[in-house]
Amino acid sequence: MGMAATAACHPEPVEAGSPLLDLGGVTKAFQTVVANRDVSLAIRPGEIHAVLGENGAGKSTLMKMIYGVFPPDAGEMRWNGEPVVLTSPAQARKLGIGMVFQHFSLFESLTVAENISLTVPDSVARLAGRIREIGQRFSLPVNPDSLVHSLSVGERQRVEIIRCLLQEPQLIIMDEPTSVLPPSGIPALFDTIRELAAQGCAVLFISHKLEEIRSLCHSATVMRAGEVVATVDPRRASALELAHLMIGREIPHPKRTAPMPGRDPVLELAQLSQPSDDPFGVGLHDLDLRLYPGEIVGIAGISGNGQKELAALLSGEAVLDRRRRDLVRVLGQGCGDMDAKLRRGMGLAFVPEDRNGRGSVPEMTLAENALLTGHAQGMVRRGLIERSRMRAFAETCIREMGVRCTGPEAEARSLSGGNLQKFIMGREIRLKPKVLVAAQPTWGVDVGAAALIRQQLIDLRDSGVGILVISEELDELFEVSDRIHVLFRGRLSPALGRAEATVSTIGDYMTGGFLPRDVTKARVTA
Ligand SMILES: Nc1ncnc2c1ncn2[C@@H]1O[C@H](COP(=O)(O)OP(=O)(O)OP(=O)(O)O)[C@@H](O)[C@H]1O
Repeated sequence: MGMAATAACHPEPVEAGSPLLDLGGVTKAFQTVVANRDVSLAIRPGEIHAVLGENGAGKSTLMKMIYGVFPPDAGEMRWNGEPVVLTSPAQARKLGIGMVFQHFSLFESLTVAENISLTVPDSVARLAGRIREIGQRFSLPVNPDSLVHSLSVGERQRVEIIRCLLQEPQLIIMDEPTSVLPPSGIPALFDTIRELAAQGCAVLFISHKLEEIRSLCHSATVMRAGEVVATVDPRRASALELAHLMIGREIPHPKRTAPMPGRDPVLELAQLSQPSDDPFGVGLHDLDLRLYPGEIVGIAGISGNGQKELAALLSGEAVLDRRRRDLVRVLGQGCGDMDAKLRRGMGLAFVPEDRNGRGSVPEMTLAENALLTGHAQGMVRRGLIERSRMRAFAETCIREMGVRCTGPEAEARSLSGGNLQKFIMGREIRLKPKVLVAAQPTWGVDVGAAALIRQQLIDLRDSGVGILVISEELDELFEVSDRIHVLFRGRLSPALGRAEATVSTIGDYMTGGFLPRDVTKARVTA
């Protein structure tokens, strides 16, 4: 198995000229953590400029300052040569700086044009025309009259980009825009970004995917621990060189041996069908799955095909009625009607896709977040919390996962996205579960930390744990899985062994290739 590296296609050279944005010596600290130290960065009109670095390197902090979320403690920002002090995003937008966030802020039950009218002052009818016009100009096809709930993730992202473009920005900041897209949606986004650049717009592009940066960007600022360590032309550097600059050492590659699965499944689904409670959700149909101890089974597929619903039924966030409890079995026991707490008591650990809110409570400290799922690990005795054990457990997760933070008393919300994900994965792995269900285990995590997490999953499997990984990243699934199923429109494909699971078979399954023709009348292509 393996996935061919994306061929680097060399975009047009950057136009010469004076910088649109020029940052000099920018510094920003949060209490004792210096998130940005003496950062300098310049971007010209028409330039696609990557910002890369490990989790916690300071990328988001820098972008937030450019977008006016908070001011720097020191340093200077020049816009078209003039010094500026930004005090709010509204001011940044007025100046010509737009930002497309990872998380979409759209109302499902409103149309595209109605959603945009909430932030762009114009009539819905006129906006519909402007949306079509921008859509054509920048290859962003979307119907202004469509209800947002009927749109794919890629289309929703287009709506966010169009909303940003309607304000005619000269600089657009994109924070990990590809992380929400299925692989098939990425080329279209890149076409749009190249079109933007060709029309003179500057783009700041954050990504952990080095091959993407190499194929798209004209220049790259590499950050490490809050400082700029290099400014390079990523088209002339290999992914390995970029990774080396970023983390300052070689990236370890996960090592795996042949699996030695046990005889009795630790997790089973038997002809499980369940309609979705959510009017915009996906119903599950006839799911059959067996996970044995000592193996990793991957669930591939584009999110929005039942992943959320499957994860909820496995974790116990969604329960079946008592008569159907045997359709979900953990360690041979029917548990479909049990809540999450009871299932955890049986030895099931769970890493949800949503690390804020589900995976952790943002306002609580890391130690308190450790207690939430780890209380059975001797952290509570005779009804009283053993604070020292709670802290020690959190400290172990922080140390062993290399979580960048001020310590176990740091609030979860103060961590960078990738660092919080590392902490949550570390916590669940250290609960010594018998079954682990992990949704998007390395989402937003840098290359070095992703390798660490994948190795830990393999080691956990070698210790006899059954692991189910739900992931949109094929590379990840190829690296860790012993068998792979694909989830498509709420249906699960047959399992593919390592030898059969190729990019082309999985790609075919992702559009329903495993189903009889009558079940999938319209095969999707995107
Ligand atoms: N509001 C805050 N309070 C305290 N510390 C913060 C705050 N925001 C960021 N930090 C700290 O600043 C550092 C840089 O974080 P930042 O989010 O900029 O990193 P990043 O490079 O964007 O990481 P990731 O790739 O994980 O998103 C981290 O150590 C983080 O814990």
